[in-house]
Amino acid sequence: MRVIGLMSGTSYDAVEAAAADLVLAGDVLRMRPLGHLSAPYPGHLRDLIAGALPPSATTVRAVTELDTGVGQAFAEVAVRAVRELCDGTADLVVSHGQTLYHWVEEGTVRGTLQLGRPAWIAEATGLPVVSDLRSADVAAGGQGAPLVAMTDVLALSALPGVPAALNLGGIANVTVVAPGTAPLAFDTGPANALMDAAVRHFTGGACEYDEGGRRAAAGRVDQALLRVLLGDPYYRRPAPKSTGKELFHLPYLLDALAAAPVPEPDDVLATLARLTAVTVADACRAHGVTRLVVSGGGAHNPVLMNMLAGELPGVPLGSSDALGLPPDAKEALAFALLGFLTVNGLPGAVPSGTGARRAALLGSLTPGHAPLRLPEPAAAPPRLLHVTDEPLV
Ligand SMILES: Nc1ncnc2c1ncn2[C@@H]1O[C@H](COP(=O)(O)OP(=O)(O)OP(=O)(O)O)[C@@H](O)[C@H]1O
Ligand SMILES: CC(=O)N[C@H]1[C@@H]2OC[C@@H](O2)[C@@H](O)[C@@H]1O[C@H](C)C(=O)O
Repeated sequence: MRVIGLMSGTSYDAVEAAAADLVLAGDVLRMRPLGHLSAPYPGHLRDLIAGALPPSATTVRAVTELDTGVGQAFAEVAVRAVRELCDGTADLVVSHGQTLYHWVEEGTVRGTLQLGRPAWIAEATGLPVVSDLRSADVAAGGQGAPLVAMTDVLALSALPGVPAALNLGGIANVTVVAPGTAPLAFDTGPANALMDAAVRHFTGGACEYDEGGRRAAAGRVDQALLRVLLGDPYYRRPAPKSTGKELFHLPYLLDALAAAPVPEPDDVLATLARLTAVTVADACRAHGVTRLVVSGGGAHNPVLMNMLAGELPGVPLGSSDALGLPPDAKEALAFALLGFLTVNGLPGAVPSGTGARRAALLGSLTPGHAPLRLPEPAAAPPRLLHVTDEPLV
């Protein structure tokens, strides 16, 4: 089955698309990635998202505009993906949409909202669309995140020791696969969210992020600010847990700076990079991680990666490329995989990661132009992911 995964993460900079052929052969899920592409959100849509995200107040009209605007932006990228990655033919689109709000109260997720109405994608491509992938896990008592855990578990299971996958997006998440124990997956805290907020703030919106970690490299870690930031109870909460930009936003950083003033912006960036490195490393140490497979935009920040390596001596850090999953396409591929599982009647959630009562079948299905025809449900779930360059038979 040829599947296109669509994703825009908490950094809401661009829509990422990745295509793959997927075949289930016994307990091995074979994936042949066909490529990926990224299309920046149009400026007005980005502004609309920024204006609707917490702690801003928004209106139902703005939410409706976003649902349409994001749906249309995803639809445009899906059409390109069919043409540019799939030689004009695909079977299914899987859309994560754009998270607008992840409603967490005292560690329990009560709801999670991803916008981008799938009808726009189905209309533009003619293909069926799996969307709203988080709600079923939330309804089953889970966090609804991180959902990349399924891909991580299938990809890491064959590795020795205690491998973990780390994604450094706006928020950082890890999936830990220890032999003889159920896998764990949780958000460790901010990856780039606070650094991006700081850069935007200090440059009056002229820069979006600390390119190459240059500002953090030029600064010095401020121990008082680091202590204030590390005092957040989120880091001490046991898994399962998830978070988002509802917590880690600019006013949150400004509150911390009011408690521990730091005059030099580059020192703030150095401190925030250290915060990410320390909280990720603490999470890895707590679970005995012996190898880290890294993806997400933060993998392009050498200062952050060096700090992380410094916090985890003896733990090799490598790119998810080593598993055949390009670091900038991994999340989109992971959602393609989840949609494939859904249409084959298989659960996509990893309940030991999300904390759900049971492994739910994920997503809602929107038909394409033709009547919906689903494959016969698969007999058993996969246990391993095999990524290959070779055409699948
Ligand atoms: N060259 C670079 N130098 C430094 N940082 C970078 C670089 N490239 C990307 N980043 C960081 O990565 C971020 C984007 O990462 P990514 O696209 O993985 O996040 P996301 O998918 O939106 O978030 P999430 O995984 O939390 O949903 C940017 O906002 C920036 O902070
Ligand atoms: C609610 C939501 O969108 N959560 C995202 C967010 O971005 C990173 C982290 O927080 C992760 O838990 C999740 O996304 C990834 C793709 C996931 O579900 O695995």
